[in-house]
Order: sequence, then structure tokens, then C-alpha cells
Amino acid sequence: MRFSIISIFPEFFESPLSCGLLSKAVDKGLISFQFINPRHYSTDKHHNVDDRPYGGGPGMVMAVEPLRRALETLPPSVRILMLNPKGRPLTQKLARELAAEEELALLCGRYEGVDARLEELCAVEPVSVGDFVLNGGESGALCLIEAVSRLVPDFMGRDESADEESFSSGLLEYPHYTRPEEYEGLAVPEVLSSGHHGRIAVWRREKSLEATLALRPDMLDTALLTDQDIRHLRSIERVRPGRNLYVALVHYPVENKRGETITTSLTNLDLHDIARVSRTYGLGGYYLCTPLADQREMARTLIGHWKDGFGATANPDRSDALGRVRVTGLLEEAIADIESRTGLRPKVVVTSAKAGDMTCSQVVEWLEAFPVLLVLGTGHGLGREVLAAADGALRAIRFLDGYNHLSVRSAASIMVDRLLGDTG
Ligand SMILES: C[S@@+](CC[C@H](N)C(=O)[O-])C[C@H]1O[C@@H](n2cnc3c(N)ncnc32)[C@H](O)[C@@H]1O
Repeated sequence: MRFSIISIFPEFFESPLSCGLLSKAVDKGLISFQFINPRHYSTDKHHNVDDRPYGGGPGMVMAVEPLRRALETLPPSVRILMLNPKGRPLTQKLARELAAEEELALLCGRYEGVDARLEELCAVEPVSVGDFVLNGGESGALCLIEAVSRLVPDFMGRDESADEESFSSGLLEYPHYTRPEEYEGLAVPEVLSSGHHGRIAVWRREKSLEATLALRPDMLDTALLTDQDIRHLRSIERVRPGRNLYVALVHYPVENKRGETITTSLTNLDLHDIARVSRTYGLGGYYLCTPLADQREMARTLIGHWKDGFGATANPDRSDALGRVRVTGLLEEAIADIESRTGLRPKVVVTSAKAGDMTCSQVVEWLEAFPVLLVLGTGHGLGREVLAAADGALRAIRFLDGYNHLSVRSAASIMVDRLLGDTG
């Protein structure tokens, strides 16, 4: 693998490339480097490569001409990657893809970045090493060089292998230990000294699953899992932010088509479906709020059928879900009930198909510290006073499109899933 590095600071790479496995790989002829300094391609008498940005603003911008001339020295077939926070994320998958190339060019930006016309004129692929901003592309290029080089055959000695490392199987890696066998009272797990390869493999897989669930549960969305993996994941105690999440379905005050305040009737479908969502995602509770005594009575009758009546034996799962519904009058009663159960007044997050500026990740941050009551409206949406009194309003589902008329049951499912996913 040959890396051509286009950088105004080639000296940046001296020390990292002269030690460890990278320098051994260079000695073995597995990888090689050439440096191209854009300053050598500047026609400016001071060899400047930057200029002030059009439109004003701080900092300088790398000019297109010296970079383009530098890139023209490369063979036409070489893949040119430009380190750029706006680029495709550098992942193990991308590293694997790049390791199959014979040559890669890495263009390192500096200052405020590179004149945008370079991307229009040259086939450069922007690559980002993370959602943060570095001073220049050189440290990002080093990350890419390491990630790709270690996948080049023979780069790692016989004793090291990329196969079991974090991300290679879509999971984080298991923990490692070396001598002494006991340190500060902490013993190496017994299984690792057993010499039993089968048991060690099972233990390592389980630890991998545990680390991923605890530290990067998002990775489980795409990891390939066996039935045994899933059984083990289920057996692990996990933090459940969903227990802090409550849902309220409000029947008053809500609006009708004309924007007038009305009271709506409860529906059996909303009662059942949101109860099932609430049970499936392990929520703290589901409140059905109606000020009408006969509606509350009807809700209790329906629930009673499933909780204690014939429904309880006919469908115990349904009974489990409906048995947790709490029927209250006004929303304030639901808020007070949560406060009395948890000792904390919940953050009230209202929902609407029309407005709202809170993102799901902001609500998830609240969930880590407070009970959160997600308030859903019936009719044509929550009354203005409920919207005005809330701590936050969740951004509408499909806020980029004109048509987003979902049933409240569908909206509840989508919102809860966006907040908690499979692991929350
Ligand atoms: C100070 S940064 C420019 C940031 C740019 N103004 C922006 O906000 O997107 C200078 C150079 O550092 C490199 N760089 C900074 N952060 C990076 C990241 N997360 N991934 C890859 N390259 C990065 C790029 O080459 C970039 O052109």
C-alpha cells in the first residue's frame, strides 16, 4: 500500500511513521509514503497556498490552484481522500474497503478548509474522522493510515489479529488481561486460565456483547447476532431510561378543526395500542386523561375486562399491558401522580404535528435525570394552554414533509421508539 500525503506540514508525520508497527511495515516494504507539499506548486513568489475568504469571516482558505496542481502529479487511477469534517465517516468498514486499494492519496486541509471548487474539479472523496474539528487534516490522515495499514496482509505479526478487534464483527471487543494473575485483589477471570478454548470463546463473546450493550448500544442495531447472543443480551441487567418515560393521552383540553377547545371521547384502539407500546418499551406509565366521569368509568370497565375479567385469562399479555393504564381527570393529576411516585416533578414534553423544536436526543438527556411525561393530544391537537405550560415541545414527526397526519397511536409508537430504540 502506498500513501501519497498532500500536506503543507510533511514534518508532522516524521515521528509517528518512524516507530512501532508502521515503521516495521515500511521496513518490510508493505507500506510506503510519499509527501507532496502544495507550497511547491504555488506560483506565488512567497509560495503561499492560502488567501482570504470571499464573503468575509475569520481565517484563511486553501487556494484551489496549488492543490489541483499537486493532485495532478498523481497517477490518474489513484483514489484521493480529502480529510474533511463534512466527509464520509471513517469506520472499520471504510478502512477495510480502503485496505483493498494499492495506493491512496490523502489531502490534508488547513486553515478554514479548502476552496470548494477543488471538489468540483478533481475526484476527491471527503472523509471525516469524527464529529469534531481539528486544526488540520494531518492528524486525521494519521488515524486513517493506521486504521488501513493494520488491515494490509502481514502488517500485524502472527500474534495479532484484526479479526476479533472492536468493530470487526459489529461489536466492541472483550477485555484483555496479562500477568500478574492477581493485582490489588483483582484476579484474572478464572476461565482465561482454564485452557478450555471453547469456554474462553463463549466468555469472550459474552463480554463483547456486554461491553457493546453498556457502552455502544447503537451498534446492536446493525451487529449480526445469533440466538445465543440474543439470549445472553436479554439476561444482562441494563440501564432502562424508558422507566423514566411516561405517556399521557389528553382528551381535554384539545382543539377541533376550527381551533375551538373541546373534549374528545376515548377510543378503545388508543387505549389498547398505547398501553401495549407502554408495556413493550417498559415505560413508567400511561395516563389516560379525561375530565368526563362517565368516560373514566368506561375506561375502567374496558380495563377491568382485560385486567380481572374474561380478557385476563383469554389474553394475559393484553391484561399485562392494560393493567398498567392509569385513568385520571386533567393532565395536572397525571403530573402530580408521577411526582408523588418518583419524588420529582416530571419534565412535560408536548407533541404536535405542526410545531415543536426539541430533538429526541434532548429528551433522552432529560430522561437520564428526570421523569419525562410525553403528552399526546386527541382531536386536532392539544389545547393552547397545555402547549404553553409545557417544558418542551418535541419536533414533529416527518417535519420536513407537508403531509404528516398520523393517528395518535402511530405517533406514540414512533416517538417512543425514537427515544428508546431496542435497548433503552
Ligand atoms: C480548522 S479545520 C476546518 C474546519 C471547517 N471550517 C469546518 O467547520 O468544517 C482545517 C482542516 O482540518 C481537517 N479536519 C478538521 N476536522 C476534521 C475531521 N473531523 N475529520 C477530518 N478532517 C478534519 C480538514 O482537512 C480541514 O480542512
